[in-house]
Amino acid sequence: MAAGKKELLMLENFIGGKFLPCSSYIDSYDPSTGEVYCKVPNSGKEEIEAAVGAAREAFPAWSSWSPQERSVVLNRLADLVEQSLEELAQAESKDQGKTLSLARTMDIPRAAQNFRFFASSILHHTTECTQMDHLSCMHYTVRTPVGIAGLISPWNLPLYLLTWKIAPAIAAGNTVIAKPSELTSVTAWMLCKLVDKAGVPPGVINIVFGTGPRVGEALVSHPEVPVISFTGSQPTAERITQLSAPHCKKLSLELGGKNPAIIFEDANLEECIPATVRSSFANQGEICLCTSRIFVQKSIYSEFLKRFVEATRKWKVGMPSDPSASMGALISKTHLEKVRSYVMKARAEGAQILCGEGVDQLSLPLRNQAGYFMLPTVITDVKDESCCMKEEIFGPVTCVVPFDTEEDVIKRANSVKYGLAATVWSSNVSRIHRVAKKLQAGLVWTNCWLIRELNLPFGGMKSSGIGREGAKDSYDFFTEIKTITVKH
Ligand SMILES: NC(=O)C1=CN([C@@H]2O[C@H](COP(=O)(O)OP(=O)(O)OC[C@H]3O[C@@H](n4cnc5c(N)ncnc54)[C@H](O)[C@@H]3O)[C@@H](O)[C@H]2O)C=CC1
Ligand SMILES: N/C(=C\C=C\C(=O)O)C(=O)O
Repeated sequence: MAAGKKELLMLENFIGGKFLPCSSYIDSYDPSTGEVYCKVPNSGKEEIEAAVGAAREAFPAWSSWSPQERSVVLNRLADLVEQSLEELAQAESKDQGKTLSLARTMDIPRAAQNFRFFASSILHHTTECTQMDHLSCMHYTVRTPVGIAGLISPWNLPLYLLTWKIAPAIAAGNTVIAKPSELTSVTAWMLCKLVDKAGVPPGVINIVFGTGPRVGEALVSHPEVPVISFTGSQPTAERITQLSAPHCKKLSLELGGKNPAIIFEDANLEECIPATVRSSFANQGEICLCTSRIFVQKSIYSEFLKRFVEATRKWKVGMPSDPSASMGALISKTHLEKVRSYVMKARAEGAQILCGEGVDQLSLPLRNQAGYFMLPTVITDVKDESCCMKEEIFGPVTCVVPFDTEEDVIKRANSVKYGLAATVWSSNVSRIHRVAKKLQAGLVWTNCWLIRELNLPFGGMKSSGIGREGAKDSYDFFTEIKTITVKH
C-alpha cells in the first residue's frame, strides 16, 4: 500500500458459517466524502450455488428445532446487536450517509428489536381446528417452514430492513440467503460475525453480496429457493416477478410510495409542522414512507406554507457525525443527480422552489464537499400531473399544494399509482376515521407519523407492493399451511 493511502475495508460472503472471499469486487463509496472506502464481493451464480448448498444442508435440523429453541437464539442475536450498537451505528452512518444520531436511535435499535420481536411472536401462533361430528371427522391445520428463503433488501435502512426479513424467516424455521444492497453491505457483513456467537447453526443464515442483475437474479431464479421477500423499487419488483413466475414462487414485495399528508384547517399546527418536516426529510427523504405531497386546506395554506418553510430551513444538513445535523448525505452521486433533476423539472414547469436546492447555500467542511449532500427542498405552485407529484423521488424534496374540500383531497391523494402510506391531520375524530378509510394506502397515520406497531400488517396497495409484513403476516408468508382431516 502506497504511503498516505488508506487501506480499504474488504467484505467477504458468509456461507455455511464461514467467511469466503470472492473472485471479484465492486467499489463502495462513503456518501459523505464521495471516496471509495470499501470493496464488496461481486458474487454471482457460483456463490448462490454454494449458499443454496449450505442452506439446504442446514434446513432439516433447523426446521425441526422447537420455536422455543429458535427463540432463544434470536434473543441472543438481539442482545449481541444491542451490545454492538455503537460500532454498528458508526458503520451504518458511514456506509449510507445518514446521521450517526439516526443510526444510533433508529436503525440499530430497530434491528435488535426485529430479532427480539420475532423471538417472542413465534411463541404465540395457534392453528385452526374444526369438527364434523356427523361424519366423525375433525380437521386441523399445520404450518411448516417453506424452505430456503431469498431475502433482498435496499440501501436506505440497511440493517433495519434486512433483519426485518431475516428474523421472521428463521424464527419460522426457514434457512435464508440474504442479499443486501451493494451500496450498503457493511452492517450485514458485521452481523455475520454475531451469527455464530449467538448460536445460529452454520448454513441457517447465509449472506451473499453483490449487484442485483448478477447475484440478485441468480438468487431469485434459483429453483431451490421457493420464497422471495423483496424491498426496493417497482421496476426491480417487476423483474423479480418475471424471474419467479416459471417456478410459481411465493413473493412478498414492499415497494415505493408517493405518500400524501392531508392537513385540514382544524389541525394542530404546533404538532403537525415539525412532524411533517420530519416525515418529508427524515433519513434524507430516503424512506418509502416519507411524505412527498402535502395537501393543505385553503384557509390555512399561506400560514402553513410560511411556517413549514421556516421549519425546513432549520433542518440542518451536515456531516453525518455532526450531532446537530438533521440530515446527512444522499446514497450516491447518481441518486443525488436524479433527485436534483426533479427540482429542475419542477422549475422548468413553472413551479416555485421556496427553499433548498438552487435557492439556499449549502455549507460543508472542505472534506465533505465532494459528498452527495443536498438541502431539504420545498416546491409549490406545482400541478397534480407534474412528475414531482406522481413519481417517487426518494430524496429531500416535498411538494405543498392547497385543497378545498374533503372529497376533492381524497380524490387527489388517491390519484397516483402508489398506495403505501398517508398522514391525516385534523382534530375532528369523525373526519379522521372517514378519510383514513377512503385513502388508498396500506398505512394511514393520523396526527402522527411512523409510529410502528410491529404486530400489525405493514405494506402497500396498488404499485406499492404485494403482501404484508408483521407478526402474523410474516409468519403466514414464511410458512406453508396444510389442512389435515382425521376420520375417527
Ligand atoms: N423501499 C423502497 O421503497 C425503496 C425504493 N427505492 C426506489 O428505487 C430507486 C432505485 O433504487 P435502487 O437501489 O436501484 O433500488 P433497487 O430496487 O434496484 O434495489 C433494491 C435491491 O434489489 C436488488 N436488485 C436490483 N436489481 C435486481 C434484480 N434484477 N434482481 C434481483 N435483485 C435486484 C438491489 O441490488 C438491492 O439489493 C430509488 O430511487 C427509489 O425510488 C429504493 C430503495 C428502497
Ligand atoms: N420498507 C421501508 C421502511 C419500513 C419501515 C418500517 O418497517 O418501519 C423502506 O423505507 O423501504
